[in-house]
Amino acid sequence: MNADLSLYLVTDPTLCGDRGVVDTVRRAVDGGVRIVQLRDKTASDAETAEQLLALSQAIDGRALLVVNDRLDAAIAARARGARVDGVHLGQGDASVLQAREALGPDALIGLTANSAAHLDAVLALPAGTVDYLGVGVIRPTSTKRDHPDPLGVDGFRDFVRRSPLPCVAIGGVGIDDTEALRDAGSAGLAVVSALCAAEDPAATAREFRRRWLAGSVPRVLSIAGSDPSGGAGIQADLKSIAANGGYGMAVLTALTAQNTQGVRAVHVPPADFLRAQLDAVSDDVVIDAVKIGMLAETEVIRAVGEWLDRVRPPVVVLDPVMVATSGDRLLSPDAEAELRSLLGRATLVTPNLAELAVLTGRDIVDWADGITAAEELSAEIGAAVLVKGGHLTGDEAPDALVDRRRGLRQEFTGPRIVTSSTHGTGCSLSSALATLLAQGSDPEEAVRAARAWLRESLRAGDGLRVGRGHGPISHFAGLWGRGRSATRPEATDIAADWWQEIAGIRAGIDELPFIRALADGSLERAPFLSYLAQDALYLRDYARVLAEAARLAPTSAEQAFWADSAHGSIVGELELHASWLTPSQGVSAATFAAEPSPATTAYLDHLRSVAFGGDYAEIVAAVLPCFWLYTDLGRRLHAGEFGEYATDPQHPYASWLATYADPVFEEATRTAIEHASAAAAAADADTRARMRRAFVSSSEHELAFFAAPLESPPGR
Ligand SMILES: Nc1ncnc2c1ncn2[C@@H]1O[C@H](COP(=O)(O)OP(=O)(O)O)[C@@H](O)[C@H]1O
Ligand SMILES: Cc1ncc(COP(=O)(O)O)c(N)n1
Ligand SMILES: [Mg+2]
Repeated sequence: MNADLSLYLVTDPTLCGDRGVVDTVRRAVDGGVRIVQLRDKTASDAETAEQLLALSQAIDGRALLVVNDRLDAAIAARARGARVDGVHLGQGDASVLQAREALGPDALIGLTANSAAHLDAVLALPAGTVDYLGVGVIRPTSTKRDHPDPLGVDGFRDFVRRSPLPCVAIGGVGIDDTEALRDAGSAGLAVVSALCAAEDPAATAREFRRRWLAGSVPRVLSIAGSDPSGGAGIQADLKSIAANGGYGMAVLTALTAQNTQGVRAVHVPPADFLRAQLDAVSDDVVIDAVKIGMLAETEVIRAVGEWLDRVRPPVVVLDPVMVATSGDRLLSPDAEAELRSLLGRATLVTPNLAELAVLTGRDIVDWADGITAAEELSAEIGAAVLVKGGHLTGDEAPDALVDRRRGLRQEFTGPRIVTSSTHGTGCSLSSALATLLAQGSDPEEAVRAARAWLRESLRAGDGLRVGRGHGPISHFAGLWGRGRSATRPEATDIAADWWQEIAGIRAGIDELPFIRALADGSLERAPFLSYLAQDALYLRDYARVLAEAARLAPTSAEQAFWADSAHGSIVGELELHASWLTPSQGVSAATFAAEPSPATTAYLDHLRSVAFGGDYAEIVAAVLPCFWLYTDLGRRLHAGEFGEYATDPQHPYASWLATYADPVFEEATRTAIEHASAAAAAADADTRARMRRAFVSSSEHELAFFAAPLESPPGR
C-alpha cells in the first residue's frame, strides 16, 4: 500500500495525560495527522483491541490507523468492525511475513530499522511484504528505553539513500526538525512527545503540516470528464493546478465532444477501466489532494466512492457538476441520489446555485436562499460548502463559504466581470482550491486566493479568442503578465520584460554601420582591429567584475558559474592577443598598446561603480547585456539575418564571427539569465528597480561600444 506518511503520530499513554489517547488522537487528526500508531507497551491484547475500536471511531476514516506490535489485537479489533489499516513491528516483534499473511495485501505494514543488517534483512523479504521503514532514533529520547545511538539528520539521510523503501523518521523528532528531515528524503515525521504532550494537538499538527508542505509542489489528482476544447473538465483542471503551483494528474470519468457552444456527445468508458486508472495512480503516487468533477453516471460515482474509501486522500474538493455553462446535462438525473451519497467523503463541496437546489431539494430564488441551503447541506454532510453566485444577475459575483461544524459563514464578493468567457469557471475554481488546500492553506485563505486568481484569469479570457460561444478563462494570464510566480505579484520576468525594454537599443545596434559592415565583410581592417583591441581591454576588467559577482554569489552554483565566466573572459582576452592583435595581423605597436577609448572607459566605469556598490543582484543585472546581446547577435548573424555572406567561410572575419555563435557561450547566457531572474525574483522592489537600470545602462554602453570603432579614428 502506498500511504501518505507525512505526519505520523505515535501515541504514548503517559504523555497524553488526562486528555487521554483517544481525544489526543482526535484533535491531532483534526490538525492534519495522516497516520496514527497506537503504541502501548503495557496494555493487554483485549485492552488494545478495545482502544483500537475507540480510535477507529474517533479517526472516522480521516487518517490511517496501525498498531504497534500487537498483530492479534489488530485482528480482534478488525473482527469487531474497527478500521485497522495495519501494524508496525519492531525487529523483535512478530514476523512481518506472518502479519502480511494475516492482514492481507492492502494492509500497511511498517518495520523498525536502523542498521545495515536490518536493510539486508528487508531486501531478502519477498517484494510487498513491508511498506515502509521506521528509522531512528533521530535524537536521544525518553519515549523509547534502550534506544540505539541517535542517527541525527545526517545518519538518517545516509540510511534513506540506501533504503529501497520509504523511510519515516522517528525518535525525538521535534517541530524544528521538519525541514531538515523532509530535505533529507524522509517520507514523513513520526512524532511522539511533540504531539502527545502538546497543549493543543490540533494546532501543533497544523504547524507541523504547514512547515512540511511549505514550498512543496502538491500532487493533485483531477477525477473528471474531458473537454476537448480545453476550457472545462480535466483540461481546465490541469491548467488550474499548474497555475496554482501543483503537479496535476487526471483520471477520466467521461469523454465529451464539446466546444464553447455546447456538448454534442458524451462517452462513458466502462467503470472497470475507471478503476484501473484510479488504481494505477494511487498504487504509485502519494496523492495530496483530489478534485472531483463530472461523474456522468451512477456506476462511475460508485467506483470513485469505493476508491476514496480505500485511499482516503487528505483533501477532496467535490464540484457536483450537473449542467454545463452551455445548459447541457453532464450527470444523468437518476445519478443525483448517488452523488448525494458521495458528498460526505468530501472536504469541500462547491455547488453553483442550481446544483445546490438539486442537492438540498430546496427552491433557491435569491442569494440569501443560497446561503441558507448551503448551511443545511454543510450540516447534513459534515463538510464545508462553497456556494457560488456566478449565475446571479446583479453587479456582484459573490461566493459564500459555510462550515456548520465550525460555525463558519464567510462571504466573498467582488464586482461581476463583464465577459462571456465563463466556460469552465467552476472546474477551474475547484481545482485551484484543491491545490491551495493541499499546500496547507486553511479554507478561507484558499477561497480568497483562488478567487483572486480566477478573477484575473476571467478578465483575460476574451483575449484568448477561443471559440464563438462561452470562451475559456485564461488560466496563466497572471503568470504570463507577471513572470515567474503567481504568488509574487511584483516579480519580474526578465526574459520578457527587460529584453522588451531594450528593444530600441537592440534595433540601434542592428542599424550600426559597424555591425552592417562586419556582417557583409566590407569592414576595413583598421577599425576591426581597433574594435578587437578595445574588446581585449574591456574583457580584462569585465573579468574582475564577474569575479566580484562570484565573490558575492549566494549559492555555490552561482559562485562557480561567475568564476568560470571570469576565467572565460580572461581566456578570451589572451586569445585576442594571440590570434588577432599581433604584428603579423598588421597591428601596429600603437594599436597593440591602445588606451581605452571613451566608450570603453565609460562602460567599464559603469560596471565598476555597480560592482563597488557590492550588491550581487545589481552586479549580475549589469554584466548580463554582454552575454545576452552578443549571443543574440551571433545567433542572428549565423542565421543569415544580416545577409547570407555573414555565414560564408570565405568571409574575411569568418573565424571571428564563429566565436559569436558558440553553443557553449549560448548555454552560459541562458544560465546568466536564469541567475539574474532568480536574483530579481528574490529582491525587493527597490533592488529590482536598480537591477533594471543597471541592465539598461549596460545595454546602452554596448551600443556605444559597437558604434565607437567607426566614430573615432582607429588606433586611438
Ligand atoms: N462574471 C463573473 N465575474 C466574476 N466572477 C464570476 C463570474 N462568473 C462566475 N464567477 C465566479 O466563478 C466561479 C464559478 O461560479 P459559477 O459560474 O457560479 O459556477 P459553475 O461554473 O460551476 O456554474 C465563482 O467563484 C463565481 O463567483
Ligand atoms: C467535461 C466537463 N466537465 C465539467 C464541465 C462544467 O463546466 P463549468 O465549470 O463551466 O461548470 C464541462 N462543461 N465539461
Ligand atoms: Mg460547475
